[in-house]
Amino acid sequence: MTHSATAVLIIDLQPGVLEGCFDVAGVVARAGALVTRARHQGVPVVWVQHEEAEMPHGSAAWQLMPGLVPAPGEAMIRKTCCDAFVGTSLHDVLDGLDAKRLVIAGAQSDYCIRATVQRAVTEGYSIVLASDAHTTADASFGDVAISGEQIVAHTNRSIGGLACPGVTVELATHDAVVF
Ligand SMILES: O=C1N[C@@H]2C=C[C@H]1C2
Repeated sequence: MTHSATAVLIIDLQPGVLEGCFDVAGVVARAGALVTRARHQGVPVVWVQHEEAEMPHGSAAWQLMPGLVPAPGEAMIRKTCCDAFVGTSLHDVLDGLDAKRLVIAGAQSDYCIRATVQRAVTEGYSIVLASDAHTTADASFGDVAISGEQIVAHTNRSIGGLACPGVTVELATHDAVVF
């Protein structure tokens, strides 16, 4: 396993998470292209999979989306809540990779992506969010309807505000990420 200041974190690109999400095929394809670029540059990739009663470990809903195939040696993280650090070995895995900067893609923008970005920043990691490789589903609150596309855009617009001294939160499209 290469040691790198940067690691790619692919979060919850699973059928059970992506159902009803915006532009699933495009997001999965772009996340896959990001993984390929990372591998070509020797940047480690870490896969995060969510599991819960509705999508138990090993179920079809739990599997990674077709086309996303972890390479031998790439870390697989199993989680049960939005923040990918809670109850997982993610911190230790990233320490083992000497990763201080995380390139993040996956789902859902308003849950696990936002929660994991927030926690990573708190833990001192700099972040690059792949602006065209995360997604979520339409939502509503009261009589206010919000499309998944709008939530993705809002996440991209607001995520930079989560930065704090010593860490940065950047946006880049999957093909423009600098590792
Ligand atoms: O973003 C998310 N991924 C899992 C399903 C919904 C939350 C937890």
